[in-house]
Amino acid sequence: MEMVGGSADAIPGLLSYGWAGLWSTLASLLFLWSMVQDHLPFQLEEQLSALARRALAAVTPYVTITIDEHDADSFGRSEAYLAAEAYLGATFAGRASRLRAELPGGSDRVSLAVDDHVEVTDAFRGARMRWRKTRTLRRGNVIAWNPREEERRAYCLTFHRRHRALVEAAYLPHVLAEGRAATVRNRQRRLYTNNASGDWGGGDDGPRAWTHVKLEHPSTFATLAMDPDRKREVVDDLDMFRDGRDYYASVGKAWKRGYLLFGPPGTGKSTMIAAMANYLGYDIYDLELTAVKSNTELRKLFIETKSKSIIVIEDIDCSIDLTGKRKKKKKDKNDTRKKKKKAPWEEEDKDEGSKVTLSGLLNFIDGLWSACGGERIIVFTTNHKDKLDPALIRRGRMDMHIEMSYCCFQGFKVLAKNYLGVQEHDGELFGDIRRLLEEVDMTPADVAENLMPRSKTKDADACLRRLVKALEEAKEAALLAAKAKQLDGIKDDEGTDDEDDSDDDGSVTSRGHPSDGDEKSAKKEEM
Ligand SMILES: Nc1ncnc2c1ncn2[C@@H]1O[C@H](COP(=O)(O)OP(=O)(O)OP(=O)(O)O)[C@@H](O)[C@H]1O
Ligand SMILES: [Mg+2]
Repeated sequence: MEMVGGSADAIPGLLSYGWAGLWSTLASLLFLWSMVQDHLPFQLEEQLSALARRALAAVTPYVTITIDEHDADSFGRSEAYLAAEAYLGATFAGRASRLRAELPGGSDRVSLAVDDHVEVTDAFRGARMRWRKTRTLRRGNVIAWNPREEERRAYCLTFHRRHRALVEAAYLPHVLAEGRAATVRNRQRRLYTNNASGDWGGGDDGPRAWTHVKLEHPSTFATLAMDPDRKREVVDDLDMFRDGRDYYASVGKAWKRGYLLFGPPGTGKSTMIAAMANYLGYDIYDLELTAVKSNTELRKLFIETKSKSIIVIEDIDCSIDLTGKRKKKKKDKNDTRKKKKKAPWEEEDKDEGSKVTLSGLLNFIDGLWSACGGERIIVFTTNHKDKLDPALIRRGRMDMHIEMSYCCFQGFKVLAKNYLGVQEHDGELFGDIRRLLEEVDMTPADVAENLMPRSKTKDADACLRRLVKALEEAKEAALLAAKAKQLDGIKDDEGTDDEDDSDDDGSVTSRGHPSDGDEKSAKKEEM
């Protein structure tokens, strides 16, 4: 009001009267409109605005598509909305006049989005696309649990109607794909673990079967100690998988791949999973099978995983009774008498504990549901490959079997470079280490521990000498163990054959794969 009065003094009377009249008319109209809005029934107002939109559509050649923040039938935010937001953020971060910065939960990176009510224009194959983010208060008797739900937020895309086919067939898919890619680039990767089924209560985004933390494991293929050729094979396989969307579709296969990592403790199975996730930029879902009560729960967990993820079941042989049915039958026979004596409530208790079965797990890996969403990797780890049911690890389920074995010289070189920054030519001790690693089995975890400097003044030679000493001690211990076994064998006639075999395998000259021998003989027995 003051501003209007002050300007009236400075300009001629008639004009000042005209401006003042205009302002007061406008003010009255606005006041009247707000009165009408307050007293007009909500439904009537909706009808009036629909009528106005139709009238406008009849005279304007432009079409508007609205992408709402929430889908009608889902708890979470609409995927199309999130993709549009990411697309516009990525495309206009350097161009829009007003941007909004957000720090998504648990992320270190600020994400930029075009601010509310700012209009930006995109060009696509010669067509102009205008985008605007709108934010309106919901009217009517809506009671929202979440205060944010009282607002309706949406992205409006406006274009000339002659571009309708182009928008539907090409532009919207382009926005969706680019938006998803930007989301993946910007997101903080996550490490999920499944909640116990009792804790699946609804959160803001619906039921929560998984909890997550930031995925911050620093392991990469460059720091992973293993045979370089095997490493190359794994990396090539991952590349093929990541870029294989069309290939998988063309051969009619669900876009997923299974890896079985097996080997003794401390050989880098978990480290390899982290390296895979970092290489591909995927999330990890660490599935604790023992917390899953039934096959149905297992399926629900699977459905709630997102694509571009690695689902991991560690120590699979310990997580599930893989020979369930056979064992159960035998047990049932033995327990018949005991069962009869049991009270009914005890029986019920027993039945209630219906756990995940082998068939449930097989369905999880390659049943019909396993195809939903696509682009998922499933990894099992085990210390005892021979204990696993062949059905579980056949090709198609676990497509690639990767042995993580004792440290070889090539692996040692990677560790020496990582931990001490030394290359082969830098140290004379390398020759001794090469010879000893060929003679004795030591896990990369133990090699790494011996190489780890014990003070800030990195004395590489001291660390290498410590490793040589540890290897020599291990060699001596292995020799003693072999001798002790030989003596036992002489004493015990029955076990002679077996022990002779194990003497061969366990001798210090069998580098790398003592379990190989066991596994191979087990396989032969099976055949
Ligand atoms: N191949 C390797 N390359 C680099 N570091 C390794 C390797 N193997 C083991 N390590 C080191 O040893 C530690 C233990 O390794 P990791 O947990 O990956 O072994 P694992 O095979 O998963 O063992 P487990 O069977 O007991 O789960 C890692 O934190 C890592 O520092
Ligand atoms: Mg592990």
